[in-house]
Amino acid sequence: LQDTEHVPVWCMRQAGRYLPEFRKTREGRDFFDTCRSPEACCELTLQPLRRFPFDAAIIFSDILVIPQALGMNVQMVAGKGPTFPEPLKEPEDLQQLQAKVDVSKELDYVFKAITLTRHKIEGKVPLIGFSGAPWTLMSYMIEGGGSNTHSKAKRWLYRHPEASHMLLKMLTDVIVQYLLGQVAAGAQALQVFESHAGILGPVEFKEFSLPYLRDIARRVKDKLKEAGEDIPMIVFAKDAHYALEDLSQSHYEVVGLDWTIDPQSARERTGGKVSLQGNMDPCALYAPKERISQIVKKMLEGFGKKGYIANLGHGLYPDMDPENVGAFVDAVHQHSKQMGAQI
Ligand SMILES: Cc1c2[nH]c(c1CCC(=O)O)Cc1[nH]c(c(CCC(=O)O)c1C)Cc1[nH]c(c(CCC(=O)O)c1C)Cc1[nH]c(c(CCC(=O)O)c1C)C2
Repeated sequence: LQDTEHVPVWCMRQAGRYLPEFRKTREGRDFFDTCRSPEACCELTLQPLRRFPFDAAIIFSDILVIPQALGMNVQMVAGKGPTFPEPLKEPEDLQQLQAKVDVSKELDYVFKAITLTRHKIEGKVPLIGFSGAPWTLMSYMIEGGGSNTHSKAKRWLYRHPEASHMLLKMLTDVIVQYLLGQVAAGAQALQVFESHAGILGPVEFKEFSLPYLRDIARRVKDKLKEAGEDIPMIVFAKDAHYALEDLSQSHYEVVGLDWTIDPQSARERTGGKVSLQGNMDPCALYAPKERISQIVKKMLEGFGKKGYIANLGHGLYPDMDPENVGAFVDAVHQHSKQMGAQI
């Protein structure tokens, strides 16, 4: 990553319901219909940039567009979140999935949204594309929605390991095509969300998540390299602190961190092999602005200025005060400028 005067900062879910203008644009429209409108996605992506001096944009979309592309029905139910009326129950249900997905056709609307947004940003900040990681998507496809225990999906790992690998492989192939399509459409960095890593232990993570995360980065990078291209890739495996060493050697330039790891030990454990991103507890945004500023200062001192992207340890919540988000961004810029040059 390049040296910058201040530490770059963006927030997961920076386009979201905490912004009144987001709620207004989304009003009365189905969530996935919104995702299928390039104009709406572009508008929602740009909204947080009009308010705050973020250093990156992330395309408005959702990780669950991939299960949809595989032929599954996914609804966003108000007050409940994503819901699959017919989740996968047993390995034979895999036969109902689309074996050969034409990503350029099925997910064309995301690519259009990226191209439109990239033009509208006019080079002011880079545009990040993203995908859910295989295990996280698999867990939604089996659970049929959010879950505390993920026990239905984990049951597959223990009872049907072969079918699990088949599904994970199928998802990986689609994700690789999807991410390459996003780069071709104009994405300038890619983040892979393994949001449900924390529900796995180190052994299961090594078998059912890590190999696929690695495969995705390696295949995307190899393909880009053939065309003389290269873009930074970020892996965010939430609550996978047990895997930090492995994640720092997985072909990703950046490892995103949740707030359960302290910055200094994350630096030590990743040994300068990668840049780090994160990791303020989103709930710290409920604190008064002065307190946010202190927390940010400490976080910056822990990570150091070099090879660091400031962010939260997970997404913003809908009841957060936009003013405090602004205070977070300003604190990152201000404190990091004052820190001066650092090794
Ligand atoms: C704003 C939003 C999104 N998705 C959902 C919402 C809220 C609903 C609404 O607006 O109506 C439903 C929406 N979509 C999902 C959920 C989580 C449900 C659950 O509890 O399991 C909800 C409420 C599933 C989802 N979707 C996503 C993840 C991975 C990140 C994470 O760990 O939070 C996950 C797990 C990715 C995602 N989703 C979204 C983005 C946009 C870009 C940005 O960050 O600004 C991104 C990157 C957009």
